[in-house]
Amino acid sequence: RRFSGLRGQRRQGGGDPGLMHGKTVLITGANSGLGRATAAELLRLGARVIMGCRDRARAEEAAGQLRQELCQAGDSGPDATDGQLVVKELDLASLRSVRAFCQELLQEEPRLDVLINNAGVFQCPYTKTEDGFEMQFGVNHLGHFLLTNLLLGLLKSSAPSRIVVVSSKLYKYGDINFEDLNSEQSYNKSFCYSRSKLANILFTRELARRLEGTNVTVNVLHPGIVQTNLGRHIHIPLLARPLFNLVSWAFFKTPLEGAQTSIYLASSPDVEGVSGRYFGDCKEEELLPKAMDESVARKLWDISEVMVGILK
Ligand SMILES: NC(=O)C1=CN([C@@H]2O[C@H](COP(=O)(O)OP(=O)(O)OC[C@H]3O[C@@H](n4cnc5c(N)ncnc54)[C@H](OP(=O)(O)O)[C@@H]3O)[C@@H](O)[C@H]2O)C=CC1
Ligand SMILES: CC1=C(/C=C/C(C)=C/C=C/C(C)=C/C=O)C(C)(C)CCC1
Repeated sequence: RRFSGLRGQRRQGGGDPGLMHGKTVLITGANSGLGRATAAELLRLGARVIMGCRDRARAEEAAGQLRQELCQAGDSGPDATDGQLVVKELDLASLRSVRAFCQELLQEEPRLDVLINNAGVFQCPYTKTEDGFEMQFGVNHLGHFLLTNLLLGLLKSSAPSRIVVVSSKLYKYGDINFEDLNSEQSYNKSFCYSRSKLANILFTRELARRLEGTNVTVNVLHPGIVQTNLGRHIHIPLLARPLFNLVSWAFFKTPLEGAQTSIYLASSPDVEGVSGRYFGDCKEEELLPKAMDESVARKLWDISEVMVGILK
């Protein structure tokens, strides 16, 4: 990959700088990795970007760098600094934080054109969220489930609008065990990550069904394997780290490469009106049958509503 000359390229055509002018985009986990690269590119395309991040210091640091890159690139007008890039605190491991975030956003924002459910945690030690959910299921699925539901009204009034969900190829190794969604009986960190990523896909398909006719589309993607901070909980012996770093440098995508499908689904006219689909490298891909099971998707939706306290 590294030497094939294909790395680091913006998507063909790269999108013209005005493509996202006048549009507001919310990206969760936008201070790091894929979310940060997605924010940078959508800013370059003229979008107004809201970064929904759990750590204000890290978010402000990333925002400062993004503003600097934007000005240096000369890709944007004078408002590159004020108003075009907004940092707001959002901890997906706390339903209280999600509700407070949405209440503030709905008071302040007249429109929301794109929601990118990007944030994620990967193979962390067994911990629970503030509300008692297994951390990976809580952050990767349930926090985004509540966030999306609370913002649906604004997305509908801003239609045509889009929701983009970042999943993973590793969904293939997960299944939804309704008897132990919080892994209290046994915890396997890899399996729980895969379960949360399968939940992302089932959520997308059920949401697409419920959004038919609203002009709000929702699609899900996998970014490939990308050099980001996601692997922070993987313990690598110190002496092996240089080798791992070399392997990731040679074979993993850069964040900009990994972010291309998120950017594509958020901005490309090619997918206007497309909903409920699974993408990789900016192309639609097939899903395994377990990710297309409508009854499991509906049951997961109903249980998720109860878990996050959405009253019918
Ligand atoms: N990297 C890869 O190879 C792959 C990544 N993905 C997916 O890509 C997405 C982005 O991850 P990636 O960029 O790789 O990893 P990073 O760890 O670089 O970024 C993850 C982002 O999610 C944020 N986050 C974590 N927990 C919470 C929380 N409780 N509330 C709010 N934000 C939170 C992180 O914030 P903070 O900086 O404060 O920790 C960070 O901004 C994830 O959904 C991941 O599952 C899918 C397939 C492969
Ligand atoms: C890059 C890298 C690491 C590995 C990260 C990995 C292997 C992340 C894999 C993420 C996947 C596969 C997510 C799928 O959804 C280490 C071990 C932290 C060492 C330092 C460099």
